[in-house]
Amino acid sequence: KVYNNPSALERSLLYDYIVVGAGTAGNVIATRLTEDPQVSVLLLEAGVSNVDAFNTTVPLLAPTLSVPGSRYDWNYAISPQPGLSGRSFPYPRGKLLGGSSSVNYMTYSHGSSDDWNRFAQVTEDDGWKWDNMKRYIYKNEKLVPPTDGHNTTGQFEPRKHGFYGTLRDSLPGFPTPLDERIIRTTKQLPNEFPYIGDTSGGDILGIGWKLSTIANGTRSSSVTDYLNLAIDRPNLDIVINAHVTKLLNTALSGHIPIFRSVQFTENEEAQVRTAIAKKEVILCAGSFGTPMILQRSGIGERVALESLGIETIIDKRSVGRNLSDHVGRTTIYSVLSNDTFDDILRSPDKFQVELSNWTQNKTGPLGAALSNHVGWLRLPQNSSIFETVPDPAAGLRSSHFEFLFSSYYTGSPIPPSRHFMSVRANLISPTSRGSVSISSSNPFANPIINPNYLNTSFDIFALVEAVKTARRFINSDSWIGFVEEEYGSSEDAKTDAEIEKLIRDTAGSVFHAVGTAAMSSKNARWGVVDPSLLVKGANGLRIVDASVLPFVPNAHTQGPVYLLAERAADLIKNK
Ligand SMILES: Cc1cc2nc3c(=O)[nH]c(=O)nc-3n(C[C@H](O)[C@H](O)[C@H](O)COP(=O)(O)OP(=O)(O)OC[C@H]3O[C@@H](n4cnc5c(N)ncnc54)[C@H](O)[C@@H]3O)c2cc1C
Repeated sequence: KVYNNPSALERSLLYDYIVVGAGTAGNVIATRLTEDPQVSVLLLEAGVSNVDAFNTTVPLLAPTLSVPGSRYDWNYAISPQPGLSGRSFPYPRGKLLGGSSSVNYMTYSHGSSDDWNRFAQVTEDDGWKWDNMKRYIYKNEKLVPPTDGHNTTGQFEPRKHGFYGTLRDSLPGFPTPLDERIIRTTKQLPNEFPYIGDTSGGDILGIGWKLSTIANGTRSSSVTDYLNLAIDRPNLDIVINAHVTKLLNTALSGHIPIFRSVQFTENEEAQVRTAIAKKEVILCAGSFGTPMILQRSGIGERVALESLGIETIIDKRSVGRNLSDHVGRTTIYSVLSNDTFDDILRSPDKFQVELSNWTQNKTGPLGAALSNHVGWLRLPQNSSIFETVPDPAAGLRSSHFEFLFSSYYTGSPIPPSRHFMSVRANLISPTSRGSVSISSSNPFANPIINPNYLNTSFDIFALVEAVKTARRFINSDSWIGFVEEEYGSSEDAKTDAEIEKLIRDTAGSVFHAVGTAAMSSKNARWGVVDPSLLVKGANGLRIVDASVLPFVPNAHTQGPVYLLAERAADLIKNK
């Protein structure tokens, strides 16, 4: 049952498990745990319901969900970034049922086999190895035919995919004029841009067709495909508009702190309620929400907590640190084609036509993925940077940068005329690390988020090379007669120094923050949770969300979070 606010909850607030955050991971956990009718779960979500959030269902409208001021977003912003010419900008996080899986851009990937093997290595837990984790793909993924029903032979390898899992995904469901040219480029320049077709299955390097969490032209998310299965179970209570303010330590003094009490409220004026978990509290509030709740509960770096007047219960410096994220730059080209999405996005009349087409049939460009292809690529082994810096990639089967190709002007506002394509180059193996911390003891105050982008010589080197490599891709013969010019003043940036300045002036986040409550081996002094995701030094408290990933993977992060949550559900059930 879904309760609209904390005061609507009548029954005694005692459950086996309390899950904080009905986002990507939280909904997997709540759904899996309540498969056992004997187990009771309270799921607390600060945001609203997804039910009337129409734009969450229409794939091409995804970017509208995160515009500043959106009621589906936390409306956070990052602090001014020295590595980005002092700029600061909004950093979206979903605030509704489904969390970021309800607002994200739906790219679906799982990371490289190296990523998972490195998680296993740093945690000294083979359970995180790729060979063990890949089974959760079959549990999570339900690959369905693309919306336009085209023949997908050669676009994916069935052995790499799940067809009977829970979350529906699909190959691109609407063709773009870029598709054929991208494939042709891989044939013309196979050494630099090998065609792999399917970049899933841990074996990611190359250019291939991109999967998205879209089924029948509609977004699938952790609420549509997981929580909706469990929503009517009598052993699950879901409360929306329930902002968790802090956890309470209920241990006797001198004993290991026990965090099985959760305080939550609708807003600053409303009554604060307290619920108790008989077994565990599971924090799934995301890479910002989770460390913020820990800090407000006295789990964090003593000096920082004391400066805010918060009593330290567990002095843990790693809480909120080690933030790593993907950062990238989009190069926009004007193109000689009327078949891009630009006209639909800038002309209300054309948009209305497509909207009624989508409403009636779920077909057409509004049900399309934001890009149809992805490329995961490495710097050459003899790059000069490796003379001074060790290769930070997760392994030799992992990338340093990624390309995404979109058939429209991805900036805002779209120019009133002409047609465009956008080529995004993202840094995938960053060495810069940032932090997130509460700014006050007020649970409703926004945090200080400092991703510390492009703060190392490797990061700026790799992104400059990525932007140059993207230009080589588009300057190949396949694009003659289609690409008009690099749009705007960016084409004036020719030297490495000029491209570096361009990147620092214009790059942005891919919104893949991880690592702020990282998992580490049982005895490691750094990190926040042990390999079973239990908070070190506490009793009854576990974390399952993007914050526990110690490195940002070779993936858009929802896929790894789904796999992580599926394994965590097994760990909890088998405890
Ligand atoms: C705009 C955008 C685009 C993205 N695009 C992609 C993409 O295309 N592909 C991809 O793979 N990844 C993408 N990502 C990233 C991906 O969606 C996230 O990494 C992933 O969903 C994180 O899952 P999570 O469970 O850690 O957190 P979330 O899904 O964000 O869940 C956290 C939940 O906790 C709730 N919460 C937080 N604090 C509290 C509190 N105090 N009390 C109660 N509830 C609380 C939140 O409201 C939210 O529902 C994107 C993210 C964004 C924001």
